[in-house]
Amino acid sequence: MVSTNAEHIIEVRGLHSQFGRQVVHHALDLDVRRGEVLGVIGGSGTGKSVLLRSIVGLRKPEGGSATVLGVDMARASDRERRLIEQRCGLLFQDGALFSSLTVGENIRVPLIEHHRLSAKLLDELVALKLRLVGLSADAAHKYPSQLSGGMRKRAGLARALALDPELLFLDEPTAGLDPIGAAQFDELILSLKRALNLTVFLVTHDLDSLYAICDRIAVLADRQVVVVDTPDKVENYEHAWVRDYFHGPRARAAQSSAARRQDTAVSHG
Ligand SMILES: Nc1ncnc2c1ncn2[C@@H]1O[C@H](COP(=O)(O)OP(=O)(O)OP(=O)(O)O)[C@@H](O)[C@H]1O
Repeated sequence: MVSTNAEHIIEVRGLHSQFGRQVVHHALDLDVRRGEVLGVIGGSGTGKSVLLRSIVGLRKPEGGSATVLGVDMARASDRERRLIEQRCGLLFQDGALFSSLTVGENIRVPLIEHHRLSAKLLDELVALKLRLVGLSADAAHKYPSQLSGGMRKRAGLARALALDPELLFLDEPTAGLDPIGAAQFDELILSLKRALNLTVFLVTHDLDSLYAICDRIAVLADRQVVVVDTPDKVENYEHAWVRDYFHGPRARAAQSSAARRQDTAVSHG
């Protein structure tokens, strides 16, 4: 399929999310372009996770709509939902693997749910997905509790990629990883995005990730998306939270580490 950068793979229009009297989103609009990594940031409780859950259809909004690949997941039929689910991969903060299943069995879950495949083919697909995320084949026989935090994230990612999605949703994927593990995970996302032509919706607090992998950044504040643009433009956007976030001490450290990474890439390139 021919795709252009301007093609919107996700469209959120006039989204209204409310819990009791607490309004989390009001008249929120957002577009995600095919092939981009969009980072979603905002203070704690601004509704990043609620936005993600509304887009993928895990939460029905109180108003407005969120369409994925042209389908409004909150109003779709079961059949439409299943078709879209097959084209989306999800990775939540804790990796969300089933603890009573081995890694291999975890990766099989979406494959079995959506396809009828022989045991041999399932084994081959599990091995392939593990290789894709940089895990060795014997990880398939381990339980999540037997893996390090970084390996669990990779296993979660392997499961999210089981159905060869075109759209990947990541909620705080580097939370809990040490800086080296987080940087390696960022690089993995970037290389997978390029190799598999993925569109990535990334909720994160991690400034390093923003600079390392995002094409655009959307900032949630005041119940809306206050700005969505390239990192260099968002960084200079006039808004109190944006200024604190991008120009505080942690931001300067992240900017210089991103610059170092670029220098290294250039000198190796
Ligand atoms: N099921 C729920 N019931 C009641 N309130 C909820 C529910 N889910 C979310 N909220 C509220 O909605 C607001 C937004 O939550 P959300 O988890 O989306 O924030 P966030 O931006 O992802 O925050 P963080 O960065 O801390 O993870 C919060 O105030 C939260 O308490």
